[in-house]
Amino acid sequence: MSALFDLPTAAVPDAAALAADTAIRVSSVGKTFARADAPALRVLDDINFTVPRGRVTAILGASGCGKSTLLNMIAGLLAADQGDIYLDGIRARDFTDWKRVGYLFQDDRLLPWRTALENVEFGLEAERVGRAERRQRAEQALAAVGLVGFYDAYPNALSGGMRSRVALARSLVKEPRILLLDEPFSKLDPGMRAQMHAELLQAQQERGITIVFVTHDIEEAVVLADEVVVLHPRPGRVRAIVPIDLPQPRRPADRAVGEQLRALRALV
Ligand SMILES: Nc1ncnc2c1ncn2[C@@H]1O[C@H](COP(=O)(O)OP(=O)(O)OP(=O)(O)O)[C@@H](O)[C@H]1O
Repeated sequence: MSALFDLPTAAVPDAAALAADTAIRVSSVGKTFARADAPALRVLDDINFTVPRGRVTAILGASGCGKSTLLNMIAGLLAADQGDIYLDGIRARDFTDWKRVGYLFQDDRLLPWRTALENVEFGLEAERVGRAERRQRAEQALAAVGLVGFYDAYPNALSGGMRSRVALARSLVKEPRILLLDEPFSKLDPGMRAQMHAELLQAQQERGITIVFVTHDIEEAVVLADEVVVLHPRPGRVRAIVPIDLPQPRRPADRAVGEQLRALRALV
């Protein structure tokens, strides 16, 4: 008997997903929330899509259509009550390599009593990385997002854009293979958001990270994503999966980007 047959069935990598070099597979996923004072709320129904390794996927949809719920399930923070989610071909409930899955939240969640550098180092403390290496890697991560000179600044002394950069550095310092983002730049002004998009894409291309991000901003989806999963609300269902086959960098003023924006607007 081969070693493979000795593994519990759930831990056996999903062959189809591995063959296609799929980082994430969402398969027939549904989610219903029980509510104390109202009927149960069916939030997601029969969601299917795959995320190729090293590519960027946007989950796009109106407010309340279940985007964050779906992302939280991919992150292993919530369990699906129908279907399965696979990471690297392994069911989310059996997946163990969560250290390599980064999550950037809507708010930056910086610790106010720690400097920028200490906030970035925080990401490595749980991994028991030694002090000197922690410091060196945190400095490199902050430098990579343009924050040389701000290592000792506390979050309340930083602008919104700088705080977003610290949060991004804190995710990247852990060298994630998969990065999940829940509208992390939605509170930034358009210029700063465009800068963060460029920095995110640069980091993604240099490191080959697989990215899934949630947004209700059609322009953000078209500018960043290789593929857009459009969700329809109540309950959230996949309305369309749209490839965005345009070279980077993409500017909303470019004709081809404009055409893609119009096509997507008709779907959302
Ligand atoms: N733990 C929960 N219990 C009950 N209902 C919930 C829970 N979490 C989310 N919901 C409901 O599920 C629906 C989808 O929420 P979700 O946050 O996933 O949507 P969203 O598309 O990310 O919205 P937004 O863009 O506004 O953040 C909403 O109606 C929300 O109120």
